[in-house]
Amino acid sequence: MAEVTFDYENLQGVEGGLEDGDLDGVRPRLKEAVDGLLGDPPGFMRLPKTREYAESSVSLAEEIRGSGATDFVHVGIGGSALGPMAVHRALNHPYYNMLSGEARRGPRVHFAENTDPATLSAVLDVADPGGTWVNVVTKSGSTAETMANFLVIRGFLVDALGSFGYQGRTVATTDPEKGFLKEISEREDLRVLPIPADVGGRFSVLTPVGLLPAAVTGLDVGAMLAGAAQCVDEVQEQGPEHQAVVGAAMHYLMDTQRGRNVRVMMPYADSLERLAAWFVQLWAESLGKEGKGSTPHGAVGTTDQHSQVQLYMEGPQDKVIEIVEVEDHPKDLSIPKAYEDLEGVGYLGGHTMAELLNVECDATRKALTEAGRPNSTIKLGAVNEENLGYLFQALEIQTAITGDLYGVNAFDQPGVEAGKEITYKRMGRPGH
Ligand SMILES: O=P(O)(O)OC[C@H]1O[C@](O)(CO)[C@@H](O)[C@@H]1O
Repeated sequence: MAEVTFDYENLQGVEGGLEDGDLDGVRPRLKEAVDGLLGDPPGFMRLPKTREYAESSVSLAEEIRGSGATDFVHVGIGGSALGPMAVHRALNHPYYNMLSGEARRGPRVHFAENTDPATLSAVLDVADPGGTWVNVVTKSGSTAETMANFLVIRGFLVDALGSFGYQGRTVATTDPEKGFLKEISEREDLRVLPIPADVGGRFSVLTPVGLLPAAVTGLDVGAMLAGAAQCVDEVQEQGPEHQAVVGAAMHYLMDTQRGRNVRVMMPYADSLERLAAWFVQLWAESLGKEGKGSTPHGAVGTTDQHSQVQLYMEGPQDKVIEIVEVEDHPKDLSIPKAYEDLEGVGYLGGHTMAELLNVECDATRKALTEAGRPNSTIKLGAVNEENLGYLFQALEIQTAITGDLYGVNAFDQPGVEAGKEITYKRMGRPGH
């Protein structure tokens, strides 16, 4: 069973927070939104119970691992990269690529996301062309950043291995029905994994977009799907009372009724820093439309206590701070007793690092609450596949429902087109 809870107590009981009547006012619309989501479910709602994507991803991952692969380069951007990066950072060793032998459960993993040549050159500096696999991931099949990164890596592999060698080590993860990457995969007989047509990039972490890279590093993708399925079952049973759904109303009201249009996600675990980055795209691209939406921001506790908490405590009253707390950290270290005669240092000895982290988490929450700074908490029993799967699904559901409350389409992103168009013109793409 996944252990994930959402706690909104400090959005209601505090100065500047919500009052009971606020939530009551939005309940009928919330019910309508959940009924709509369950009655005519968008593609992402069926992913947790779809076995075929996990099966094809795991079987290809086994082939990749069995081939003695040294490097796996995941090429993609936005929704085609942020989910896989969040999973990798959350569940694999922080220095995964530096581990050797059994300690590393698969090839080294590299993400080619931005078009910064320094990053891609660095990947090519360390990847062994003799053992490199490339997974090019794009739903549309023609995102400029992704295709540019892919073309460079393709050249690197063709030079080292010849066309045949390159083809045998390349996976195209894309819309199976259309797009230029589909065409390339047919021309070059590449392995293909599908991104279903009805699942947009930022909702696609539980398709092969997220499942293949997770399986390549030996993670339990079945457990990730089971956690997400638990969330769907709960929403079906509890409807508008479900914790993630209630959160949609809370965040919507904090913005529209209380003028708090910044939502800060602040995990107290380094491993969840990329989860916040994944969430930022989900919330921003889904809701920022027609002059509506709130601005998502990622922070990390305790690190950002020493950078941003001053602003959260005493700056403009425009934020909701959402703490992500982890009960059981995967590792802990005892702090040795030393310097016991020095009161500013000696008190730490005998405690543990995880204890300090969680005490600071609680202390920040209390300080924010006492200062009239509304905050909420997402609590994970542990950072594991099941809880992460639950959380992905819960935040996607929350975002879709919040879109409904705002009256915007949470599944498109028309605002990104103008910049793309100018780029195409300047780079000489025919027809633009
Ligand atoms: O998977 P694709 O089609 O390459 O798109 C990548 C990203 O670009 C966007 O279309 C625009 O930023 C996102 O919605 C998407 O996740």
